[in-house]
Amino acid sequence: MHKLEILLAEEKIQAKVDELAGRINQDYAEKELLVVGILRGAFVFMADLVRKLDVSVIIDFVAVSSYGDETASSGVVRILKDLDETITGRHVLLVEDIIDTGLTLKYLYKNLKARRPASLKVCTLLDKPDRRKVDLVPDYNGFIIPDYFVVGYGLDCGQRFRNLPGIYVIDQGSGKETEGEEVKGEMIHG
Ligand SMILES: O=P(O)(O)OC[C@H]1O[C@H](OP(=O)(O)OP(=O)(O)O)[C@H](O)[C@@H]1O
Ligand code: HPA
Repeated sequence: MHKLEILLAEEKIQAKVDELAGRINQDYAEKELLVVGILRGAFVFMADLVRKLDVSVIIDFVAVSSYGDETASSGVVRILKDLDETITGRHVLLVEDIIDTGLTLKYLYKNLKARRPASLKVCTLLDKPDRRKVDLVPDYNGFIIPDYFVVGYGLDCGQRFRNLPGIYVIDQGSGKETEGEEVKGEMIHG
């Protein structure tokens, strides 16, 4: 059992998704955008984001294996499900739920860049820069958060909690499951 403390309420997340979508709509006006979600965590954010885009949108997904201790140092990430679309000459937006060490995105960015898209940008809802192991700055960034392990809105702990509409800090060692109202930590908006 886990204790959950609210970090970002549903309304706050939705307002941020609106804001990010507004910027993307402006930046890609008159263009067609291939939005690529990184499974599984990005599925909720991506579903909300694309419904607020009014540019021409095509969606695709990529699934990667999470690196273990062995690969963490090398940054090698295995692609479990590659894109169905060809991206050469197209405008691609990679969508993540969270950037932590940055290893997943760094690898994917390099891999996709080699396929020569017309442009390649990164959009993340959450960014934990304190944990970064590689140099990576997202083009669109929802919230910069402290080094908490968070769940909800697509993010999991042991595959659970992805369905929660808000984002919570999880206490992985506690005995009781609650959903407190306290906002933990100072939020810095990206
Ligand atoms: O910046 P990093 O340290 O690479 O961490 C970020 C990645 O970790 C999580 O995925 P995870 O591997 O847990 O898989 P999931 O998306 O299926 O939850 C998250 O969704 C990112 O893809
Ligand atoms: O805080 C997190 N929560 C869930 N998955 C994650 N993957 C990297 N960081 C996190």
